[in-house]
Amino acid sequence: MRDFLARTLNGRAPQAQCGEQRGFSWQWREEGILSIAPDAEPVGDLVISAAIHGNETAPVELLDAIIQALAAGELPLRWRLLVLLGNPGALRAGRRYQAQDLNRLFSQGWQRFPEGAERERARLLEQRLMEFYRAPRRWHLDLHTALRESLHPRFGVLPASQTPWDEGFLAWLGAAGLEALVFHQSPAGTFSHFSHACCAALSATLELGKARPLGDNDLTQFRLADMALRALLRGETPVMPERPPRRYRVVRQLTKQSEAFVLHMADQTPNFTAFHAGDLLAEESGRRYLARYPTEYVLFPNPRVAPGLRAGLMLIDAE
Ligand SMILES: O=C(O)CCC(=O)N[C@@H](CCC(=O)O)C(=O)O
Ligand SMILES: [Zn+2]
Repeated sequence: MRDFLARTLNGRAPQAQCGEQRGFSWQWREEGILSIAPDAEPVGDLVISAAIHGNETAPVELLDAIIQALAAGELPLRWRLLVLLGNPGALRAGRRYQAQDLNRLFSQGWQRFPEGAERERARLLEQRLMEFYRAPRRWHLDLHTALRESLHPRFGVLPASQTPWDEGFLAWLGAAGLEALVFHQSPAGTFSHFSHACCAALSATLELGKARPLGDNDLTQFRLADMALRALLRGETPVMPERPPRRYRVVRQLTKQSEAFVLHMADQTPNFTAFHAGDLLAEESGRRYLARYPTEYVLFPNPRVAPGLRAGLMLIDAE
């Protein structure tokens, strides 16, 4: 169990594929997939995933430290836990993805793509999640880091939901150091959308800082997330922040249809930069996209994505 990350990085299965420790038993299921079950009645089923994008490595280091603490008997476990390193091949290559962005392929989105590493992985992760969840209380925390600086350095992205969000879940996200919560309004091919829509989990994508190569991360910047995760695993309530996260709603996706797409934002534009009604955001083949609201904020602006994919999201204040 201790060598879960090391084995995933060198692409070799561990010699011992299951084991028992004081308080829990564990099983290495497949590359990058580890399940851990406490001996005592669990409080619920929790999936923590990282490396859905292979270049977002700080969450991988965070998870590895948590696994070491569990293995050393330093961290009591109250949840049935599934730990996932989403895209091992991309993690080894230090790249966001190999053939396709894995986080666009879930909820059967993989069916629209040709055979390839990410297509198979999306299908497998979907199956493993559906097999795993059985308790009424289900959480999924998908840990990421962002490509650029953000005016809110840590924030959460919540999938579109038919029902109001559980305020206890949102409060926990605040306790994990997230300064902002962004609420999608439409379905997407993301892992958190899949686990929420298809497995009825309380799910979020957590953006915990800036993407850096493995070994280059300053884990002190991830202290609040680390403390909140450890408190969660112990079945405790973490310390709540003085100020709850600011809430934003997605009002538009800027989709790149072709190589003619031009994003009218400087390369280094931080996430949550404000634009005002009438500002030119992007254009493509004679079609101009203007800001429509008095104030809109951009999230994940990236004109270098493949045609057909999201080149940015526009947000407004939700309250
Ligand atoms: O910084 C960026 O441009 C991308 C960071 C990232 O990977 N974000 C996730 C968000 C997923 C969601 O909308 O829940 C992604 O793009 O997949
Ligand atoms: Zn990511």
